[in-house]
Amino acid sequence: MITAERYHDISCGHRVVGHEGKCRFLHGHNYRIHFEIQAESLDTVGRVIDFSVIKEKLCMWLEEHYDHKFLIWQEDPLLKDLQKIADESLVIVPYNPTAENIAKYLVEVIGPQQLKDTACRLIRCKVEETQKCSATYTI
Ligand SMILES: Nc1nc2c(c(=O)[nH]1)N=C([C@H](O)[C@H](O)COP(=O)(O)OP(=O)(O)OP(=O)(O)O)CN2
Repeated sequence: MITAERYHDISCGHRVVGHEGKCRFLHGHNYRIHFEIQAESLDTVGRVIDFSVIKEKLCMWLEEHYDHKFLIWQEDPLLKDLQKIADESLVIVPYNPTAENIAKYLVEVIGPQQLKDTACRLIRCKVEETQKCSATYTI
């Protein structure tokens, strides 16, 4: 199998609902998000997908939707209060924003949506919260 990869860096706030320690508090990370794309065959030039298309379809999606925003779970009990003071900063997400859930959502929802006009699919996403800690979701 041949794949093409690209990563993108974004800054986001979040908190992890139910976390036993400090991660239940509002805080943020400089996330590094790695995308891995697969195709059934290479194109006539010899590519899985042009790297610039990964940027356009996936990296720019992160820029437009998540970068410099606060990811908050739609079931977070703090949601209503935060909406009163910082509504513009919030991105309401359908998952508790752990690195694992971000990776899963990008692969299961955003990949198919953003790559629908290509012959490729997003098969793996690795979300690094820090250089030391990451989670990976693979189809
Ligand atoms: N499996 C996961 N564990 C944790 C996640 C996660 O997404 N998946 N997230 C967090 C928090 O977001 C937290 O900010 C990071 O936690 P932690 O590594 O404990 O904090 P530091 O990076 O500051 O680590 P130091 O050891 O203090 O340097 C927690 N766990």
